[in-house]
Amino acid sequence: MTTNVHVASPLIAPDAESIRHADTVIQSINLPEQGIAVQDPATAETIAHVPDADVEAALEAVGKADSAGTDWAGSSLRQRADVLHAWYDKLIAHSEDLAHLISREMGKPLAEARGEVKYGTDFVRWYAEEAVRPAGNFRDTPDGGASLLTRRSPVGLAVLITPWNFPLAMATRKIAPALAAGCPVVIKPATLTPLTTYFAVQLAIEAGVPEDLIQVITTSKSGAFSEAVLLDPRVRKVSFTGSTPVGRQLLKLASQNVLRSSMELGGNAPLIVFNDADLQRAVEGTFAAKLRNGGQSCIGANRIYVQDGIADDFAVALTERFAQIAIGSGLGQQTGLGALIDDRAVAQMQAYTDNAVGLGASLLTGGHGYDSRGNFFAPTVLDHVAADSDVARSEIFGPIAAIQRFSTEDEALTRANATEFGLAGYVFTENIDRALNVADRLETGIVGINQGVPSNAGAPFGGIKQSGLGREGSAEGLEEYENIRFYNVARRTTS
Ligand SMILES: NC(=O)c1ccc[n+]([C@@H]2O[C@H](COP(=O)([O-])OP(=O)(O)OC[C@H]3O[C@@H](n4cnc5c(N)ncnc54)[C@H](O)[C@@H]3O)[C@@H](O)[C@H]2O)c1
Ligand SMILES: N[C@@H](CC=O)C(=O)O
Repeated sequence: MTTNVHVASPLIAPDAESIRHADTVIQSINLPEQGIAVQDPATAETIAHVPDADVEAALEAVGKADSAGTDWAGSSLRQRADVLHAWYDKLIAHSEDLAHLISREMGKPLAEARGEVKYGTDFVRWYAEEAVRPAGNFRDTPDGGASLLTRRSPVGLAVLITPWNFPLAMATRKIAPALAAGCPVVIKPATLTPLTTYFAVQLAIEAGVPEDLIQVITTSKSGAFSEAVLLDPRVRKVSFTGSTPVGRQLLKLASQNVLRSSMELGGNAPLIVFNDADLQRAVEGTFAAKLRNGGQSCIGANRIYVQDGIADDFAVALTERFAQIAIGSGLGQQTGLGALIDDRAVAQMQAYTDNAVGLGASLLTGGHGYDSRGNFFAPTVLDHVAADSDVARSEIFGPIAAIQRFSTEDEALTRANATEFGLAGYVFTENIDRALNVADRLETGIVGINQGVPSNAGAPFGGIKQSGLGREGSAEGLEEYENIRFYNVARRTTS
């Protein structure tokens, strides 16, 4: 049952100067008058149009990237590093422009958009530094009859498909390692938030990245795009960030030409708070793990398991924290929680809340949308959530904290691991042995221990189980764009 309760409470309006700033950046991007409309999720205004490419245009982009790729693959490591450093400097010089643009097209508060600029640009700096440290080595065969030289070479033309939730970071996390490894790229950002990619790539070209090396394609026909492009023999790699169902479809297509595939897919993160946790630390960590990006994060805390002895205090403290948040336009002053990406997301949050309450959960705060043109939903805390509620079984992707209670460590782990997803998990305890034992038994690629935001450019981000294949960020992220080859050099004794 969906009640669609909407409340007419005051939402923070956008700041006129900030809107002007964002719109000036948009006007500086080379965009068409018509095409796919991009909307501000906080106001439902159309703020720009981007090209709606057909298959022919997508294949033309493949051709241009492929041609530019030959010289790039032959460039020295220092040349690649210098270009990436120059791109990083440009992005940093335009930090405020990027933050305003991200907030305008995606809805997150400006302070969080600034955080994304820091996070997203860190990938460019990391791979500028990593580009000059090739990972080849030299070893002998066990029988001593030969020496082995291992070498890295660029995997080839990479197709990069990104989601809407971190418009800069999801793009730089792929483009930077691809360029560092010597690969040309075709990037297809989400049509909900394509402007940041266009702007960042424009800055890359101004910084000296060869003009055709990075091709941006936006299209409303995603299926036709991937069917044509992933089957093109010039393409050697696909890197996708998005939902698990779309990832499965892309893997099927990638299997035809046996493409190297990286898949950063959906999550259903468990967050476990033990009786021996520091309450304040656990509440702040949960707040961050849940409400970063308005809950629209693949590593967002999805199922919050709290041990019986601390659960009442935890629920009260988390509720107080959620109830204090100021809601409104990401470009409003003091906004703590921005708009969700679209009206479907708001309806989904209402449906999750109603379903959970219908199955016995207590609604401690929030649980409603707003009478507004924007896509707002109140930060919500639900306690005593039944394990078979929709909110406990699905990836929420919104600002709902769904608390379940548990008694023993084994019970918490069994319930935490009872999912096909394995992206992130969190554990809060002051007992270091418990923290590490639980982290070891959590079936996830990422574990936050006593903290709610584990992501970092130097970390090998990625999932296990159906949350994905491969890693992004760190030295491992570079390997995703490299072939490992070896030369076997015969040895004979000489005197
Ligand atoms: N693991 C990670 O690093 C990570 C990061 C961010 C988001 N995500 C996941 O992404 C999902 C939310 O993002 P979303 O709603 O944009 O996901 P989505 O799978 O619907 O879309 C992701 C991107 O793929 C494109 N797309 C959709 N169908 C396609 C097709 N057939 N061929 C080519 N492209 C296609 C979309 O246009 C978009 O650009 C969540 O499940 C979230 O967990 C994962
Ligand atoms: N939250 C992720 C991206 C997925 O949403 C990150 O921290 O990189």
